[in-house]
Amino acid sequence: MQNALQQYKLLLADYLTPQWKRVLGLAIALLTSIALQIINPQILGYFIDTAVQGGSQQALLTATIAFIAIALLTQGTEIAATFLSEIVAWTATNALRVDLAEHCLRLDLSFHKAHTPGEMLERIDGDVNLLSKFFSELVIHVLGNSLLLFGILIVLCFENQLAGMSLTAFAIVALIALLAQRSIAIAPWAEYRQISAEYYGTIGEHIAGREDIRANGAVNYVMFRFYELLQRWLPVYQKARFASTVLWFTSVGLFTIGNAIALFLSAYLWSRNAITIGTAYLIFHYTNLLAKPIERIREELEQLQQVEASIQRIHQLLNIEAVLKHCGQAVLSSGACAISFKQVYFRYESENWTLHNLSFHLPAGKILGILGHTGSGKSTIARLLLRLYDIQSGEIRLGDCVIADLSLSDLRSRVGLVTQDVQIFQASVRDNLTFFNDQISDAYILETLELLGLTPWLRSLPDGLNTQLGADSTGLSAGQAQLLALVRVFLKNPSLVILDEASSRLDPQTEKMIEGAMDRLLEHRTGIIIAHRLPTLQRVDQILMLEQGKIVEYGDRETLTQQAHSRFARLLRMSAN
Ligand SMILES: Nc1ncnc2c1ncn2[C@@H]1O[C@H](COP(=O)(O)OP(=O)(O)OP(=O)(O)O)[C@@H](O)[C@H]1O
Repeated sequence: MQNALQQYKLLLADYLTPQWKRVLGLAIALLTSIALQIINPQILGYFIDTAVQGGSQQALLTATIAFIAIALLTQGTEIAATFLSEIVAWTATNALRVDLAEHCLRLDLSFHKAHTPGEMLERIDGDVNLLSKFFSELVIHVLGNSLLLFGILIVLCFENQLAGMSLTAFAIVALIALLAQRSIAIAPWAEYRQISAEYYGTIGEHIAGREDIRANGAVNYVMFRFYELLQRWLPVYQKARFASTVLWFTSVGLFTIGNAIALFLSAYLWSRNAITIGTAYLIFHYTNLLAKPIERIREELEQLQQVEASIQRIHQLLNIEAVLKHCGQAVLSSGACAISFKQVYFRYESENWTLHNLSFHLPAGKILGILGHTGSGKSTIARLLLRLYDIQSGEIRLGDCVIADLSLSDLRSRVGLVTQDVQIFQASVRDNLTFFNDQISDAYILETLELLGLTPWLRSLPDGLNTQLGADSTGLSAGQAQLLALVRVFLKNPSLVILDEASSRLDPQTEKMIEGAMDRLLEHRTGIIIAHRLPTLQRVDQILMLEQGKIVEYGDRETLTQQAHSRFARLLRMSAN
């Protein structure tokens, strides 16, 4: 509880302090509406007593007008409170969404591998949605309704001490009973939200893989998994709802008892001439009015159970730290840079080394070709150079700097990578190519597109560079997407270019056509070309062959080609045959 309160306080302080003026306005509107709700029954009580005692019509008319005016004012303040609470909630939850999204984007690739995009969506948006009420109303309503409760009990004490004391005792028992049950639904609601996250994760995964699923006849398997998930979901929802319903039953039972006490007391006091009929009405009315704050406090506490589960999950997420530290400050010197690997060992979360004692040196401005069977660790080298993962031992240097000492943003702005899987975003052609960098001129983009033979493609688009591309590469062939990825690297103007099967989706004719462009791209830059096709490696200076993460051959391409017994020469002969 202490911990939960601490978490509430931190969240409220972080996200409500910047909009404290609105929160103050909201508090004033809510408190005014509460005060008006306590005052208005007094007018009714006065009206009844005046009518019973045969009071003047003028007095009755004034009471009626005052009653209507206060009722209208109450409505007005409630509208103002709702309006302000929506703005407060949206502003706070949007800020929290931004913080969570930024935090998740900074987390390591290993974290994202373990969590599907759908699950992340649900965790960022679903959990935060639940918090909107927490930010806008919960705290103010719990406080406001507690004040309303307190105010009603004081007024009741003024009307009649016996009635006031009895109903105060009743309200205390009711609140204790409701508070005692507060936490019973937290665990089921947390479990419910976890399954909900898995549900969205599964849907996202299956929509993304729809082509493979259909092509491989895996629809039944997918539906089976989906069905299994739904089967787990319903009982958890029922458990959570049942736990919340227990609270509802308790409050309904308590109000019935409260009304019985009020009726009994009013009848008893009136029969003994201790109170007027107007006061009897007031006692009954205020007891009914007591139900409102107690009921609201119950509802809010019920919501708090769901919110508490969400807050816990949000804190868990925010407490996950990236293993990869962003602390390096060193900056690479401009121009092409040398690469050196010294006794590098690396593994993902498995027992076995993915890269085993790797050492090589590529001078600045030279090009290295990496060959090896599927899964031998070629792409892993590229990921290490971009510091998507950190090595377990050894040293990787770019230029004079160990890459762990470089600022991550500087490192990543200086390395250009093209892979087989090109991500196209739902944005214009221009933004897809420049990544929203408006320093890059249209003229330079057009020149680069021309270099890669993409001008006819651009002309075929309805709005040229402004044409919106669909997410998931819709409307582009895999080869076209790969050419666009090459354009991106050109525009980025990096010091090191890594082409990881970058032309694997291109037909031989297109690959030949862009050869000149490739030469331009690699000019005055250091390059790494990872390829299965030997012709792609014609322009490289060095060859490195990998087998199960170990270097089995490394040397100058010319020299290896001359050595008849080298693996590379054998490969060349095999491909020539
Ligand atoms: N994110 C990851 N988490 C765990 N293991 C991984 C991850 N990425 C790759 N691996 C494993 O590391 C090994 C090397 O993978 P890598 O992608 O570097 O191979 P590759 O030589 O580039 O293969 P390909 O020619 O198919 O692209 C493989 O056994 C692969 O299963």
